[in-house]
Amino acid sequence: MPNKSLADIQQAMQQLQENFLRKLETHADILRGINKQLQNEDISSLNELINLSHQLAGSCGTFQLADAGYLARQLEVVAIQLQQSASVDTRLIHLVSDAISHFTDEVDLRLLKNNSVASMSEIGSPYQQKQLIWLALEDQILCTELMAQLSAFGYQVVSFDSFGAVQIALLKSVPGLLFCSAELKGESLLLQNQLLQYVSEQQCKLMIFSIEDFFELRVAAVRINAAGFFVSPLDVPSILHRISKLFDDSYITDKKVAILDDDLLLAEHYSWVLKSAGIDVLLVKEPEQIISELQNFSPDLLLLDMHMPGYSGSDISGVIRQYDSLSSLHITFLSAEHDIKQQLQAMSFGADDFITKPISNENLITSVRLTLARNKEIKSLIERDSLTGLIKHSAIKEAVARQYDLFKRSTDQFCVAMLDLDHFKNINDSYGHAMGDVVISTIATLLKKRLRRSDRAGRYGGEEFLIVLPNCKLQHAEEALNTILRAFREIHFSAGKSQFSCTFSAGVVSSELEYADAEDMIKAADEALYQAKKLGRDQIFSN
Ligand SMILES: Nc1nc2c(ncn2[C@@H]2O[C@H](COP(=O)(O)OP(=O)(O)OP(=O)(O)O)[C@@H](O)[C@H]2O)c(=O)[nH]1
Repeated sequence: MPNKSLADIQQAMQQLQENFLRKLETHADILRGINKQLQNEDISSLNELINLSHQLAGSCGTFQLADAGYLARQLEVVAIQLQQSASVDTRLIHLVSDAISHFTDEVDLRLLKNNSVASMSEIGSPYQQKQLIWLALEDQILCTELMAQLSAFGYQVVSFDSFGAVQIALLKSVPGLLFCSAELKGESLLLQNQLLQYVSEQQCKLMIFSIEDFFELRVAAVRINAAGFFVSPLDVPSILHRISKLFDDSYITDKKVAILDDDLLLAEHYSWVLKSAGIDVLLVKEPEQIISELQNFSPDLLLLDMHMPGYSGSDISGVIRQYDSLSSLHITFLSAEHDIKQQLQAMSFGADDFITKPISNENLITSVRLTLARNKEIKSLIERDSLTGLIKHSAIKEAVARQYDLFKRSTDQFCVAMLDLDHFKNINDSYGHAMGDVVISTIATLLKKRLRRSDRAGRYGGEEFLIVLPNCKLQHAEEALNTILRAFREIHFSAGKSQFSCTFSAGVVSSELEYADAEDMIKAADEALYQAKKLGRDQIFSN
């Protein structure tokens, strides 16, 4: 038999994957059937459930459905617990029923994604799909202006001239956002039931533009889940800001949890439970490795066992707090300790709160989610600048210091850039301070949109921004900044009847030059910025 080509193998694997997904759909249906029985406290299919979840736990991971695999394993564990319970335990039945729902929800999501990826092949990866915006606007001049501006921000924009055209297109692909007029060609958006149903089923965001503004219309927008309601005349920078925030929010990744517990089985159990809720988890196995593991993983929360052989939770949290880069990490003690006195004493070593063991899966997820959400809010209030939404002076300097520390250990090259708007005083003087604020907010939005997700940008001063680009060579940092500069030049600001555009200068340096410390690198980036200004502004200068 002749050797199979790579393409043949890929095709065969693709076929296998598709077969598995089809089978998975059938399995999910069987599980839903069993779930209905359970809801009537009928446990006659428990054996079938255990066998099926066992089989799925083993197979899902092989077919790139690791999350579904975790959920199936978890389902198996609780189903066995139910089987072993002496009497019919309704609490356990609920746990099993929830575990089935988690699993089938995950499968539904994966099947949906798989379909949309296949039908979106002409557009690109799912990530690009999320950057796709569809406009269906009555006002063609506004539509053209918005298309130009959104393209400058790197979005793919497609325009439609009727609700019918949008509805047909939705059968083939799904944008990240649909921005449309409340009234288009004499038709009301609110009456487009099928279109609105597609939009909600496909989890596409919807924003509405309306000539009229009255309370009932706004309520109707809320009821169809619109993520924004804009009235004429449209303030373009403000909608750009909102769109960018909308896309940003769906990528929010403040959901990383590290766990250190000497009971590995328990730690793995927590890990499964949290992963099933979409949380990234790192299991730290050796207490001595915790600092480097935390620095590499950068979790938002550490779940820390209180009693371990060799060290107590207080020992570990005390050491963690000796590191500036970990000083704001939220530490939650996991402990079977019920004595409040002991708990409070342990907290004086730098932990933030307690979870008392044993804790149910649901309570663990809820507690971790609440902590992550609260931390994110507090962090945002403390660290973020209200005009730009970027991190503030001290936080961005801290980000440079953190990257510098990592560089010292891993030698992964990184770059630092200082960026300053050109002749910004003239903009304030000519168009007013409020317009100046719009320009500052726009460059910030552009930075958030155009930099990689791993890059950090912060507002260093009034119209000055500091950027850290990890794992980046000088040439790539220059290219990235030049792309941003070109896009920024294209943005037109409207001030009354006049329009203007703005430029910036930036200095960029690479860790390759071996600076003494992070402060030294920032200073060098500032000097490079000075050179860019001296050479005539509107350019990037690198050292
Ligand atoms: N609107 C607005 N203006 C600000 C803010 N922070 C600082 N500025 C103004 O930014 C201007 C900065 O001006 P300069 O430092 O002289 O620099 P420039 O005019 O940008 O000139 P070059 O940097 O040399 O190109 C000052 O007029 C500040 O008042 C802010 O938050 N909002």
